[in-house]
Amino acid sequence: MIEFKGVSKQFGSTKALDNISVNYSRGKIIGLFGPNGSGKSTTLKMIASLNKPDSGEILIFGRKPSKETREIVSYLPEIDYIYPWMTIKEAANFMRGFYGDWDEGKYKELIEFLKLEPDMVIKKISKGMRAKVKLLLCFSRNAEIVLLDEPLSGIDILTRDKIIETIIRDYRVGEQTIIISTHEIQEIESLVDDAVFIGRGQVILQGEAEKLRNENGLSLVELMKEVYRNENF
Ligand SMILES: Nc1ncnc2c1ncn2[C@@H]1O[C@H](COP(=O)(O)OP(=O)(O)OP(=O)(O)O)[C@@H](O)[C@H]1O
Repeated sequence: MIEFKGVSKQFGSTKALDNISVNYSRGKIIGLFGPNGSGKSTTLKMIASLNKPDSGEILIFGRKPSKETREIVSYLPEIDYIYPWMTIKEAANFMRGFYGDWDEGKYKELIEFLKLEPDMVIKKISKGMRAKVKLLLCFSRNAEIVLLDEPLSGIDILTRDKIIETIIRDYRVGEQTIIISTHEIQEIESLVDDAVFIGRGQVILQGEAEKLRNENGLSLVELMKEVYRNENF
């Protein structure tokens, strides 16, 4: 389990996370939903140990975020972080050197599946292809925790399908914990076991996706609209 206990984070006068307490279950795919600026990226960066809380505690399978927990976390950031002048092969070499859980077999299989070429120069390929490169590098590791920050943002529908297919294909049920932050609930609704809705740095609603749907008689997309309308977002 990934636990947030009374976690707060402030940037200037903005409360990105406001005394948030929430658990993300181990071995599940969890959708982290919320409008712009609700604290989704801040949450993922904290689990990736790239950001520290001002107060409160985070425990990742019982351990505080650190260099050690970073080794079991594969993080796909919202922004393009890969050095643009690198080829895909060079970016992969870079990652291989960093992470002991790099899986060369998986990398080779995925690069073919995603129809990417090792010699492609990252700055010369399209945004959709760069999204695929980020996914390739993220899923070429056998990480216990996978954090995907807006993996579908700005991506065309066919590429989106391919990305969703990749997530489903490579997910190790029960062994891997995947947290997907997105506005595009509709597209990932069928993927997620649990949903966490946040707003203004606080949890608005959370639970098992199936239970939330049955209890409310609504899809997660409809539920999100309802929840945020009532909360005046
Ligand atoms: N490094 C930073 N410096 C200043 N403000 C920040 C920083 N990081 C986040 N914030 C602010 O904290 C709030 C939460 O940001 P965060 O990126 O976590 O939201 P988000 O839910 O991921 O938003 P989006 O869906 O737009 O990506 C926002 O108001 C944002 O402007």
